[in-house]
Amino acid sequence: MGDGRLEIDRISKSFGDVVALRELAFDVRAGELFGFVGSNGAGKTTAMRIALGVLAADSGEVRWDGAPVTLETRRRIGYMPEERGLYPKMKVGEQLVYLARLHGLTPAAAERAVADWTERLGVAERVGDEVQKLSLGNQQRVQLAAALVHDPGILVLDEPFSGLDPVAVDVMSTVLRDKAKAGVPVVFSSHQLDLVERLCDRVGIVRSGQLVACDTVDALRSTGAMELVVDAPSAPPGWADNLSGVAVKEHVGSRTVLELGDGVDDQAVLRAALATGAVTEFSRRRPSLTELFRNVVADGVAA
Ligand SMILES: Nc1ncnc2c1ncn2[C@@H]1O[C@H](COP(=O)(O)OP(=O)(O)OP(=O)(O)O)[C@@H](O)[C@H]1O
Repeated sequence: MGDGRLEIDRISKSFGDVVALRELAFDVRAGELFGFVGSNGAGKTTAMRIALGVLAADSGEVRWDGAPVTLETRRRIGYMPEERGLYPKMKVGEQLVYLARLHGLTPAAAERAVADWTERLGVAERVGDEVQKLSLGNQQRVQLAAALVHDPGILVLDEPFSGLDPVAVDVMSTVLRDKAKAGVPVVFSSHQLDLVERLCDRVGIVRSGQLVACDTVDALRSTGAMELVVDAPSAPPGWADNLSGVAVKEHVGSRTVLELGDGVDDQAVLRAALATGAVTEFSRRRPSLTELFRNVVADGVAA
């Protein structure tokens, strides 16, 4: 037995001339919520399909709990495909029971699981409706229920948050957090980086089929330059332009965001700001995940 980790071990995949993945490697630990981010076409869906076993890698291996993923272990994966996979004309409840039964649940256990999850995800009143009659957001909740009804040991979700309203985002976030807390490795892809930043224990950034950064959000942010946010309402435009070791990143209204070079004394910046009049905000911060992501992706474009 292993340690419950999902390991993506140097998987490569090409479609004809298109190299989708190049020795992509990362792991998702048991009990961890892992955010998988990258530009359009970076290789996220391909990697997730390979993790699930619906697509074969050209090389490399996917392991769970120390052993290669087999047909048997595949049944323990809860998967939410990007293209969604529900039958539009089938009723929500029937469909979920059917999927749970496919994963080996008894009829009674399947009914129970469907009742629980539809209740929890706020679609219990829709179980008698055809999937196609639901709004897209509610279809997505049903799709999540489909990934969960068989009590999976791993969760792999391709853009589960796209198109959800804020309440549904909260519901989805809570469910994923709870699953991770229960010891399940949970990996999901998303372009909503503020959400990823808030929710995930670790984040992997993929670019052109390779993992270019992988760590906790705090660790990733700490690699970025320190920033200062200064609100000095009486300061004239360009007040910070000639401060040594300081670059002006953004200036909106009376608020200026400065990037500090290594070893630059922020108190010197504060004195310069105070010399212009009152300072109503002065705070240090690290760049957000979105900014880091832009830098990483821009590096790739420049390379
Ligand atoms: N079945 C396929 N046949 C040919 N090329 C494919 C196929 N599936 C994916 N690709 C290519 O592989 C690359 C990676 O695609 P993939 O869908 O994995 O990216 P992604 O990161 O999920 O993108 P997005 O954020 O847009 O969903 C792209 O260049 C894509 O065009």
